[in-house]
Amino acid sequence: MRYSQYFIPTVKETPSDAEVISHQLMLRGGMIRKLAAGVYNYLPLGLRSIRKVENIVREEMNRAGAIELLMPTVQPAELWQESGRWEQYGKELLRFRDRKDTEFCLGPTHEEVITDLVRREVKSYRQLPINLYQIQGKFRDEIRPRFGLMRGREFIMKDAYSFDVDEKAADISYDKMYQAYRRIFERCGLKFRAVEADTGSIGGSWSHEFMVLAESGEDAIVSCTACDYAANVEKAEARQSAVTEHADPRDMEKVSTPEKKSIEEVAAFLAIHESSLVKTLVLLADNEPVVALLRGDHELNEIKLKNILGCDTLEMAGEEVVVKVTGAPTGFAGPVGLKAKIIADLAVQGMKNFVTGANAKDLHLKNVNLGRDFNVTTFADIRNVVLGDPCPRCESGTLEMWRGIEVGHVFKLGTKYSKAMKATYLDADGKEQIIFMGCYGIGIGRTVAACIEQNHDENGIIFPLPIAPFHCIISALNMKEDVVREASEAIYGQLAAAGIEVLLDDRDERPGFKFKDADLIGIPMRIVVGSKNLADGKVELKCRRSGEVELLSIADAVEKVKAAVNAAL
Ligand SMILES: O=C(C[C@@H]1CCCCN1)Cn1cnc2cc(Cl)c(F)cc2c1=O
Ligand SMILES: [Mg+2]
Repeated sequence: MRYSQYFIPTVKETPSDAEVISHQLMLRGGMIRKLAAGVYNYLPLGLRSIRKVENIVREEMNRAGAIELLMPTVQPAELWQESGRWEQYGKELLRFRDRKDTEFCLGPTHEEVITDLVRREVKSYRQLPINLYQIQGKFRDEIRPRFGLMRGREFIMKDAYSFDVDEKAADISYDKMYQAYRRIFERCGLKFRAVEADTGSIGGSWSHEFMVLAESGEDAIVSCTACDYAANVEKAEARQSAVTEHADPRDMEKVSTPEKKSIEEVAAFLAIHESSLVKTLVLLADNEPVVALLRGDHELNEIKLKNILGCDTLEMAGEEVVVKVTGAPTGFAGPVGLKAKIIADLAVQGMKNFVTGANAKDLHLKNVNLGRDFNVTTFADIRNVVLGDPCPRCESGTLEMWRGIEVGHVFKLGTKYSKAMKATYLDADGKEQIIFMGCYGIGIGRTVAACIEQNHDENGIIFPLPIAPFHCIISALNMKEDVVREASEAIYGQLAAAGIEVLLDDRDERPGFKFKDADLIGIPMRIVVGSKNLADGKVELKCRRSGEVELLSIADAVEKVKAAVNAAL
């Protein structure tokens, strides 16, 4: 490909509305252009990377025995009404009517469509297991699309769905996908972790997210220093701290804490550590008040609490509810004398003589003790784990914290959709059985963006070779000079003949301008062809990642590029 005849509209300045580096570099590198909020054009360079990720995904899905098909983007409302999700989702599900006034939605995911297809076509256990997948555009009307392809409204997803005779077989399908995902992200050259994850709204029993490690990641994950346990903080288990304070219960007493509301303020005012306080939070679970107790230095994990309560909605109560439930303004709530349902975190169980709100303005209580002064409805793990917590799976490890970008998510779905939509099969005895499902997603565009988040420097992108738009760029310093033009064409021809994806920068631009573009778009290898070095029969080969520069003969440079590409693919 010749740069002068291609379409790579690079931009020098950083766009103001791009907050994360991958968004900035994909705009500046001429890879994407916004059409509307969260809706992007994939320009030629961006599309080449997108297609490379898709092809790696496709190869590994096929290797795992999955079969590719393509479902429509437009989905009839009636399927979603059958599964019960038409009412479950709000404005994120983009709905519309056709000319006959029939209701449709733009597909955000395809459980209903694939289950409808399978219930019509699969009748016997002999047709199972089957794993069907597609690589296709999805639409989710996010309230705040941002970060470029990281959180778009229209995006390309690989979504796969497995169908099995029973849970045991479904576990095998799940594991095949889990292993395929590991191969996919390894082949993309990414540093990632598979972490235990909450299944969220999709239902199902178990799931893993594949996280690309990057400081800009929206997700917080933990991993154990000693074993291979890793989990999204939303799900990571806080093992009950065996520590129980062995202090004799002292008499409870009121203590004036004028205008001291937050844990920090009360702890400082009373000159005690936050872990000697119990914070009392008032929430509404399906609009019913519920009180959560946590040690002062711990944070509530609302997903854990929601899963324990089994409620549909859970949110922090407003001031008026706090006053109604506790009799005091926010900041002075405590468990003593409360009539509400109290869920206490496991860490509260071992606490003695602690401080809590007195359910009265400007008042707290000291030397409060469980059992004597109040009772708890349920003890449960409802807190976020913190750095250094003991690993819940092994005896010696502790938890480390990372930021991650979710690029894949695999779910054990069980029978949620097959039951609702009657997707069954006849077993060997002719008995009708419900199909067990799994579903498996990868964000294609998000994988490219996450790769850039993890692979860049101050000059631009540093693409891992497997998903780079091109393998090598030839920066010809002056194509008007015969020697430079002939050498550049020769190198281009030899590399292209060897199947190397090479971009020849033949533009009539100054060397520095070409070098900046080459660094910005992140092509892994660059060959500089200039008359000075050519006089010695040399060209310059630069590795984008290491910055290493070598003066080599044309033959050696070509061989080195070929070797590097063959080693990386
Ligand atoms: O999509 C999944 C689960 C898996 C992920 C992998 C591929 C198959 N689906 C979860 N999810 C996320 N956002 C959604 C947004 C809307 Cl508007 C919706 F209607 C449904 C969903 C929804 O179901
Ligand atoms: Mg997910």
